[in-house]
Amino acid sequence: MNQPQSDMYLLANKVANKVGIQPFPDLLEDHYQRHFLQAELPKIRTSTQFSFIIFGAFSIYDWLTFPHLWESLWPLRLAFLLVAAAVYFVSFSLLSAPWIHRMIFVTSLFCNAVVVEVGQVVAQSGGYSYQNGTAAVILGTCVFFQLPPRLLVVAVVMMIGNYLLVIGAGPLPTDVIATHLTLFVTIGGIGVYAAFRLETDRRQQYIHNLVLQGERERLTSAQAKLEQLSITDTLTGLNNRLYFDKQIKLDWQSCRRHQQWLSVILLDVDHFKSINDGFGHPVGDAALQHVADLMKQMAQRSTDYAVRYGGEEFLLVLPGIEPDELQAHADKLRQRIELTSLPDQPSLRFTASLGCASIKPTAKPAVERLIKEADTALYQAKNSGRNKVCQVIL
Ligand SMILES: Nc1nc2c(ncn2[C@@H]2O[C@H](COP(=O)(O)OP(=O)(O)OP(=O)(O)O)[C@@H](O)[C@H]2O)c(=O)[nH]1
Repeated sequence: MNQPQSDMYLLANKVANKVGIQPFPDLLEDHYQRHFLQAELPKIRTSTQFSFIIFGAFSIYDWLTFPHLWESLWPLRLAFLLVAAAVYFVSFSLLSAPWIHRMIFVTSLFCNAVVVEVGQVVAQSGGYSYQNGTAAVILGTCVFFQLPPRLLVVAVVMMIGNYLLVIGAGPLPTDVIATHLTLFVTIGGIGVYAAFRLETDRRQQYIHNLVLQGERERLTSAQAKLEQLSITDTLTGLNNRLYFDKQIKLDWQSCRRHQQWLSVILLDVDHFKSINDGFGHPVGDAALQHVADLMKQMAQRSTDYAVRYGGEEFLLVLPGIEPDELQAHADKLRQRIELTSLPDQPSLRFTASLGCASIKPTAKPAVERLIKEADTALYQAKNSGRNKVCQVIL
């Protein structure tokens, strides 16, 4: 199940102040198990390999210390090594984090059983109790394998119980067994406490990272929204002058590289003031939105774009369009404005004047000149009776 990341951040924020040993709410716990423990697996794998080495060292120790018992000890040792190696292989090659924990749990118990059995053999023949091996398995299970706390407590209790069952049946005297028990409970207690602390730290670290990550993503998306807002005209949704000032420089470079024309159409609504005066400002706004929509429709290629350049002045930038085509394009736009009306104001008809300019960009940027010439053409269109298109080619 793939929970949206933002939900995880919300959940993490909710539990941030009360992280302890207890599992998180369901979704978060699942996420923690999958993502965090998966990252811990290399450490668990190393610990497991390390415990193989320790087990091997104990076997050599047995062999040197009790050579006369080796005949009864080695089948147990070998059986354990084979089973543990198989479990190790299956767990780490085929299984994911929670299953690896379960496998380690079973293997630790099995390891403990072997150690206790070995202890039994040794104890029966020479009074040596083998409590150190059992203590080492308990400690190793607590410290190395990062078992979930509840599983760990069960493992430790079962290990001590197993020792009591097997060794307690004889031949060691009760006071010796009591001493061993004290040792196991102390070591198990310290181990479980350390494991609980580690687990709490891990959970806190996990929530902390999630909260930070959420915060970072929130800021990044807020920043992206702000950036988008800063280059957008709120009334029409078109890009604004700020966007134009940046983008036109890139268009200039691109057209120069490809030796193309850079063309613009500057549009000004005719007698716009009279629309405001006659129909009211909101209708004036709607008229501007209507023009913006028509401008957007005329920006057909991916490199074309429309800009609200001033109050009722718009700019259509058409990189790569030849001057011949530009005139026709502008005239089409002029006609659309003339022939369409606002849905809510069918009686309102208005026109616009358009000034076109095209330039073949040179090494020295001259965007101001391009716009100035488009403005001159627009001025001509206004002066020659409005609802006209005039053109300048540089
Ligand atoms: N409703 C509305 N009006 C605006 C907006 N921005 C500018 N204006 C108005 O646009 C009008 C522009 O008027 P003028 O520059 O005198 O030009 P005009 O009436 O269009 O006349 P010509 O350009 O000469 O055809 C002014 O009255 C501004 O108040 C806007 O966002 N909404």
